[in-house]
Amino acid sequence: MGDDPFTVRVLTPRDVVSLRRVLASAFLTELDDGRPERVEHVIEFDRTVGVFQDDDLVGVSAVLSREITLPGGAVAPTAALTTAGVRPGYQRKGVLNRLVSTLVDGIDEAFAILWASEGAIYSRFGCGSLASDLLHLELPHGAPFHAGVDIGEALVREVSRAEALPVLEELYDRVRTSRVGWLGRTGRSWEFHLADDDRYRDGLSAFRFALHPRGYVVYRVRTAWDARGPKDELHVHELVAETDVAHAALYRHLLDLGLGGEVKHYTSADDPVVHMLADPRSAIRHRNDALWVRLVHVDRALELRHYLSDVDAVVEVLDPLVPRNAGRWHLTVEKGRATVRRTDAAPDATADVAALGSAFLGGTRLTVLARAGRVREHTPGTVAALSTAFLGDHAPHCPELF
Ligand SMILES: CC(=O)SCCNC(=O)CCNC(=O)[C@H](O)C(C)(C)COP(=O)(O)OP(=O)(O)OC[C@H]1O[C@@H](n2cnc3c(N)ncnc32)[C@H](O)[C@@H]1OP(=O)(O)O
Repeated sequence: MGDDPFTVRVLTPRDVVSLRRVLASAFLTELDDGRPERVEHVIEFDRTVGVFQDDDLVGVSAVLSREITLPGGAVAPTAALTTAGVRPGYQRKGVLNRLVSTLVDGIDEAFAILWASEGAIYSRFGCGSLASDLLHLELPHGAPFHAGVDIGEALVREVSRAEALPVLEELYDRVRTSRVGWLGRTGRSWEFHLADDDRYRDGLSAFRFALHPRGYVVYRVRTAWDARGPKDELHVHELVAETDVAHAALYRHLLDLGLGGEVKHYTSADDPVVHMLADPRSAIRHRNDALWVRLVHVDRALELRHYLSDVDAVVEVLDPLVPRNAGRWHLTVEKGRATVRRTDAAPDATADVAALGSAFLGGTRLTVLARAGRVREHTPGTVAALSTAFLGDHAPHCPELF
């Protein structure tokens, strides 16, 4: 211990300038001391940990207190892990290991979520990948819908940011409890989500806002022109609809905008728009991994969500980082609700905690994880039964980066 060059402590608002410096150097962005970083809208200093060498801050990582909608519509608190950054020169010396173990020890929420900057980092911490997916859609300008799609009569109006914001907050809050993976937002998380200074635009326009009585879309424009005319791209930041008609009308609005061009949207894996197109192949689709899930208190986490079918199984959990999770758990699901108790009984299946994280939101099937060697079956039929129970009735989707 005496030779450890690093000390770890919780940050305070007095550390904010050092925090900006670490983040700019770790994320290879320009340091602008005059302007706060977007993350400062949401940072909770008592949940932000720093690693110091002498008095120098060399690495940080933060937890945000958020809520998330789970399969079956339950809304649960979750620890959103973010802002992990280590200054070049101090990387690969165990700084992140220190940060993660300090944060995981302090997390009272049953599970944590994160977006990973690189796919190879977080499995070792027991985080399950592909807990939710994003579908990147590219839709051609003017792409027609098939005749059965109802876009209703209501107008979609382009409005100012000031007019839009209160409507967005109200609509989003009504819709989020029916969408697995959507996060609760406070005023501060809205400021983070819609931060719009030129550092966050990537050469695109400021946000534009279009309102329907039952939905909204926020998007940016990349302006382009060639000899045949306009080639603008519309980049959707968020499309929220309470009804199928509003969903169709908002897409129609974007697809038919004068001077508009291709519509690009990172949306849910099961966005019905693909099935609304007269020519479904006109949509170019790419899948990306989105949320990772870390079950921090495995028994409490598994009891939070609802399940699609009943099941009764003993699951042995492997979790070298969090010993309280490891061992055998008796999972009983009746009428969709689970109870999870310690047991000495022989296991019907063995899963590493990351595999359970991947399946937790209903996005990745346990049968697929078994084929990938992440889950082992001891009693025939158990994995298929668990796999069906863990599914949700729609694809999990997190519409925001944090
Ligand atoms: C949730 C988020 O905030 S995602 C954002 C992550 N941040 C970034 O991408 C910014 C740029 N990168 C960095 O700041 C740092 O390199 C970090 C935060 C990714 C890693 O921090 P480090 O202090 O270098 O990691 P540390 O040395 O503690 O390594 C921890 C483990 O992860 C592994 N690891 C670290 N970085 C990587 C990587 N880029 N790819 C694969 N494995 C990695 C190490 O080998 C080590 O594994 P081990 O314990 O099994 O030996």
